[in-house]
Amino acid sequence: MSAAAPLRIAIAGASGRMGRMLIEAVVAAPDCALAGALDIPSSPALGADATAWLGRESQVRIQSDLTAGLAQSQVLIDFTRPEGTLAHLAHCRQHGIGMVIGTTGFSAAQKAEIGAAAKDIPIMMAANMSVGVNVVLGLLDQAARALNEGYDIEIIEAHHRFKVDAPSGTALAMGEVVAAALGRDLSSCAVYGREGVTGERDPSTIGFATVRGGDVVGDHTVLFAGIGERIEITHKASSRVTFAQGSLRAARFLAGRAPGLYDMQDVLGLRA
Ligand SMILES: NC(=O)C1=CN([C@@H]2O[C@H](COP(=O)(O)OP(=O)(O)OC[C@H]3O[C@@H](n4cnc5c(N)ncnc54)[C@H](OP(=O)(O)O)[C@@H]3O)[C@@H](O)[C@H]2O)C=CC1
Ligand SMILES: O=C(O)C1=N[C@H](C(=O)O)C[C@H](O)C1
Repeated sequence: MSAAAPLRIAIAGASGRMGRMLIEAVVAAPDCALAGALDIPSSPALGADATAWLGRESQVRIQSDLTAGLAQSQVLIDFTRPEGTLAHLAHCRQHGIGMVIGTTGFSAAQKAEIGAAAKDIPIMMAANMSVGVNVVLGLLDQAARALNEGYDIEIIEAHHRFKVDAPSGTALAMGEVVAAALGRDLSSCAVYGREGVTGERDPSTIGFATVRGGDVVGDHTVLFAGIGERIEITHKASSRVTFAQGSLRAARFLAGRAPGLYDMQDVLGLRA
């Protein structure tokens, strides 16, 4: 019996924090093969072997040319910036390449562009690829429904000093789940930080607080604060390995799948 052919995966943002973690995970997975490594044209990493930083040879060079860089790939895993992801999206849509999108910080219009492309190719997009956060989303739905009166909801997140978007995509996803469970619209009830004489807290709001510093991988707490008690639901990522492994699960999920926009709830079979 011959073994199944490995899933051919390309990584965008190959020299970034997540890009490197993903390359390490792909080359270590027996059922996957590194088929391409992309980075921005200004990247000093262009031309280097994608695994040089691991002291290994992969025969895959980091490049910025999408046609050459994606020619051998079935799935592109993209953790870059919104403008980079959208450029990759257009190419993948044209060439029938599935995408795992981990980038955060998209505008509503950019999200709509991704939704439109999902009519032609399979796309798995999630602000957080960890199993833990995706289980927490279910717990938040349950908690918000049960604590639907008399509890103030605040979402606190902390990340490393290099992060460029705030609040984190995960914090916003948590806010969306809680708002939906309470029948509220997050865009009209979210409060992003407070300063000065703010007045008393409006109970219909969902507050967000952002902390940035050092090398914090990613901490998220949703606080339900009542009179006489408070409940805190917290997730702490201690390594980016959890995001990389979730992304590989997503890439395997996409292989041979029909076009559509999927999320980690689909990949993990958590959708109610
Ligand atoms: N969904 C999830 O589970 C997770 C999501 N993320 C998200 O992933 C994204 C990347 O995070 P991280 O790896 O820490 O970031 P980094 O800045 O370390 O890496 C980003 C990579 O993308 C490259 N890049 C930047 N701009 C573009 C562009 N316009 N086109 C193509 N490539 C580009 C960078 O190149 P250069 O450095 O040369 O600019 C770099 O190689 C963020 O949006 C973050 O929030 C992060 C972790 C988990
Ligand atoms: O930028 C990061 O590092 C992370 N970004 C994601 C987000 O914005 O939610 C996920 C994770 O928390 C790490």
